[in-house]
Amino acid sequence: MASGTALIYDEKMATHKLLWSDPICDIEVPERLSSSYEQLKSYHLVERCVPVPAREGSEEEILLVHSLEHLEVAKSTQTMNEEELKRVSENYDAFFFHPSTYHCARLAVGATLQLVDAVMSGEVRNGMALVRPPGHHSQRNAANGFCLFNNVAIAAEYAKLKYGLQRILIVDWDVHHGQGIQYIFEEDPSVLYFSWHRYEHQEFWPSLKESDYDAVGLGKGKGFNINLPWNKVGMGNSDYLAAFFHVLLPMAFEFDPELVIVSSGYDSGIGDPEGQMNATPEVFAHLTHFLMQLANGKLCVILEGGYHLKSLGESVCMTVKTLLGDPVPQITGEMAPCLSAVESIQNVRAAHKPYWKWLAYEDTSFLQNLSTKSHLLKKANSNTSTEHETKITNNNNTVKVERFLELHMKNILFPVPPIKTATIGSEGSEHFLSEHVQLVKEMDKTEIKSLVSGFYADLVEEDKILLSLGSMLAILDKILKKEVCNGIAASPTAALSAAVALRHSVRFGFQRVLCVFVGDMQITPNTEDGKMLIINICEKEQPGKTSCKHCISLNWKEDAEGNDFFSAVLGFILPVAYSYQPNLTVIAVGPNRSLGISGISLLVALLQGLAESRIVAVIEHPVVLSTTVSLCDL
Ligand SMILES: NCCCNCCCCCS
Ligand SMILES: [Zn+2]
Repeated sequence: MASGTALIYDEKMATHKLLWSDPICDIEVPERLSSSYEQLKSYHLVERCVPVPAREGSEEEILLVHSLEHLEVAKSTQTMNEEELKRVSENYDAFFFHPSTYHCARLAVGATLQLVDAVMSGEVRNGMALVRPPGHHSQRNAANGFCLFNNVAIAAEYAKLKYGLQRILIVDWDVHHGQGIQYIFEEDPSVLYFSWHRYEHQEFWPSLKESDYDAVGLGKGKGFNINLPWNKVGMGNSDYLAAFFHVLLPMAFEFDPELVIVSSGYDSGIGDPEGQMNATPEVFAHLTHFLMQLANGKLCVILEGGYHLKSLGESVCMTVKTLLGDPVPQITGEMAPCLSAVESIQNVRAAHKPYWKWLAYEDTSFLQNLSTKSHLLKKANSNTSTEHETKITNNNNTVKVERFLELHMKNILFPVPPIKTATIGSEGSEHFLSEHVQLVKEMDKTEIKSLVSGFYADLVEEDKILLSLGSMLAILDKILKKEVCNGIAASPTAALSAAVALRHSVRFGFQRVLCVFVGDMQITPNTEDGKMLIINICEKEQPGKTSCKHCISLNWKEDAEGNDFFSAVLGFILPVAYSYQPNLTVIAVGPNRSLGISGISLLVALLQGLAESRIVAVIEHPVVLSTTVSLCDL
């Protein structure tokens, strides 16, 4: 798998700007680009990326999506005076031309395509392009919503043409519906388009009926257009994670894309005047981390919206940090999605049931739209608040959010978590392991005996077991002391090693330790104090084993496709694990495991979103190396 993260930025894209007063467009300012880039520099992230130059998209590339007429109109604006520019701009909904707009828009297209080439050629694994004007609202024959050329749509058509791709996933986490992208691909089954957006029952711009959850695509494209409408503002981290666990990720894993492109708008983040949502910047690290598990990590992140400069900058940095493989910051706070979000999630799943295997058993009771009913009642006797008021509240809100983010991000970013993996290397294993891996020397027997004597001493009769416990504990200690991020140890008895690891971590002072055990777990440590949560994925019901509050067993038999595994992990294990908010995760693979190596590697990768990626993996021999690779793939 390729390595390295591309960053594409060209300050010339900051020349496009509004020349007259227009309260609708005045938020799309050049500083969006420059302050994001400055923020990346301040976190020393620019120097860790592979710089890839922007270029002008060619007319031919633009014509992959747009009409010749649209191209000609855009080209003609270069020589216009302000009066003419204003007049042409008025032909569109929420768009403004500047003499440099056409050039900037071609740079935005070219930067996007440069990123696609860098990823598809293997020069880098993934990357981000900081571009403006954005693209996802623009249509074949029209500019719209600050967008002139549809950068992401052109990138998808370009990738299909140049690399013969047949399955491209576009994830649009911008807070507005990228109707432009929907129109371009709604009959195309080779492009899966997912968008969530502020909708408020069609009250919020662009106020389209076709932005609702029942717009599933047309003709051959049915099932390949996914709209998740947010019918209330204030959606937060838990709502966004729930949308990924229960809608996007199961579909994405079933679709199995060859390339993932993100229409990465950050107006869905806290403080943004357009979105009015509450999700904090670190949520974008989790969303990015999840998408990195698809398409062999081939991920192109393209900037769309984002109008609160501080929130935008922090979210861009969270995205790039994760693309670089850094540990994912812990998400804190409420983990249950709100009712309105659950309704929307349930409705889009019901609408897509006919088109997806993973939804085959879905009970399609369209939730009585409780929020809709109350909304319609409210509308009956509502007094509309003037646009002007909201503008004023926005301004002092901006300052408040800036202060909140200063504090919030400081707790998240410091101390800098290590990004190394520890393992006990058998001779020569260092050749297999990436430069991130640290070999740990074994612990001596007396020390092990003293550590283990407290419990399970009777179980440890052979030296072999004692030694394996020693190596696991040596690795675990480094993780507990936060000298390394994660580690992996082989063990002849995974259940015993896991039990010792759990007990040792709790005794070390960790308050919440998650254990995901794959296979028959002969020993179940008592979790009565809630300091441990055990999820056991086992093939058959264990005789006499009762599920207690903190010990859940998931009976599992990997079937042919194995994609049910994804919806079990994504729809059950991850939501439970995220709501537990562990400080450490123990992953153990025991005898007659019911998962293949790819399933285990995916599980390890997805669980890296927890506990700042602190994981200790205890594996019974044969799968050790492949799991090591996925661990130190950070
Ligand atoms: N009342 C009209 C509001 C128009 N708002 C356009 C927002 C475009 C966002 C692009 S990400
Ligand atoms: Zn937007």
